[in-house]
Amino acid sequence: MSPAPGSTAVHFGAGNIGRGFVGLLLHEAGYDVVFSDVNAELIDSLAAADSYTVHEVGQGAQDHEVTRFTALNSSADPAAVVAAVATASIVTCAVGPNVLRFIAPAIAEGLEARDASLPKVAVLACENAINATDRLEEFIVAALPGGDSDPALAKAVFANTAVDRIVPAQEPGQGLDVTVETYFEWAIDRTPFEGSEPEIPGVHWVDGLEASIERKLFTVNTGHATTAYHGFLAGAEKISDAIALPAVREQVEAVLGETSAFLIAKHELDANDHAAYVSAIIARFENPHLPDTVTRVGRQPLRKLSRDERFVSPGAAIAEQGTTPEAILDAMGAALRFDFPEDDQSVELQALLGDESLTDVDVATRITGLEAEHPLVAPFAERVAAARS
Ligand SMILES: NC(=O)c1ccc[n+]([C@@H]2O[C@H](COP(=O)([O-])OP(=O)(O)OC[C@H]3O[C@@H](n4cnc5c(N)ncnc54)[C@H](O)[C@@H]3O)[C@@H](O)[C@H]2O)c1
Ligand SMILES: O=P(O)(O)OC[C@@H](O)[C@@H](O)[C@H](O)[C@H](O)CO
Repeated sequence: MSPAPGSTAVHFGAGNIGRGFVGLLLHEAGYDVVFSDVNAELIDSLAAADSYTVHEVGQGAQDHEVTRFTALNSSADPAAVVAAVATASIVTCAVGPNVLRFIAPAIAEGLEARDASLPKVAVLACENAINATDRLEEFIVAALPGGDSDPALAKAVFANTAVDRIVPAQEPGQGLDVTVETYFEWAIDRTPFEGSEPEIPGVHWVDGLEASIERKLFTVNTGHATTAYHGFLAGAEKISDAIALPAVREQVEAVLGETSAFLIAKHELDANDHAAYVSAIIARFENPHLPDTVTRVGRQPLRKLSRDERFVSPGAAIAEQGTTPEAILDAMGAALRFDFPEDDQSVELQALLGDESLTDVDVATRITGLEAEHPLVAPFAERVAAARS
């Protein structure tokens, strides 16, 4: 169903993917977008603006103007955010997986305040994480007085999604405008909607999200992070410079060889189609017009090295099948050497590596969340030892 005039979409996180992708597609779908963010300067700029431009770069690039948006500071005016959720048709977020817990209370309150006669609001978390909407829903349930039997939950449809568009950190001085690649993919699980999914042109509706999100996270993001960490060690600043280094490209191809075999077997993918998908992704990393950096893509290394993430999730599964995923382990070893003081998790990681009271296996299990006996731990502990020496 296309939205009635004046229908709103509340989007938490007016950052790169928020303005450059989710906000843009919701605007083009006909929604009035309400951006909610904790960054006062950003919200003030959005509130003062009538429009901003999404500039695509690369082959077939076009500019897109986004209008009819409003902006709310969720720290300064939480009541306004609750009121916006109470009447919205769609609630989306792109705040980072670790921030879901902080936006959940406002959504819970908005659902409580929502008139039960209104159509259900679609809640879609657009984060790089497996089942991000399920995680958000768990935090919303925890914030509702009635927990998982609270009647407010019946006023929403929660659906997992996978978003793919490279949106680099923006150059200073370009205001609200966002530079993005031309490519995008937004997959949403249609099953929870039972036939009443909203019309959002550009969205790819799928039956169950597991294959889509694993294919995306363990190809785009595993490959991207491998490029970033090996590229950082080689002294590259831009992702396009990193992937141009033959030694880095070789590592990326080896890692994607490991994840490809895993994904093809697990999700019964067509091997030729998947090989074409991998090639297209490497070509996206090569885009020289995209000012993307190894430090943005490598950000938050502890999140990226955690249990359900882009390295350990496929790596652990491969190890459980009896094969040691050497290239994934080497990329994880490179991640350990991502020593970038501006990144809080890099600082935390370096402190963990420097803690002499911990054995290599202790460090390996703390980082990955795996048990010491897991077959991925011993080879990862060897990389920990190398990074500490
Ligand atoms: N940039 C990309 O290429 C890309 C692509 C696909 C998915 N993603 C995912 O999208 C999410 C956001 O990434 P990004 O690159 O846009 O990051 P970003 O830092 O540009 O944007 C995040 C925004 O969230 C805001 N925020 C933080 N805490 C908040 C809170 N409590 N309430 C409301 N807003 C809050 C920040 O102020 C910031 O504006 C991440 O999960 C990322 O993995 C990013
Ligand atoms: O956003 P992160 O930190 O999970 O990962 C960094 C990049 O790999 C990511 O933002 C990609 O640009 C994006 O996932 C492409 O769709």
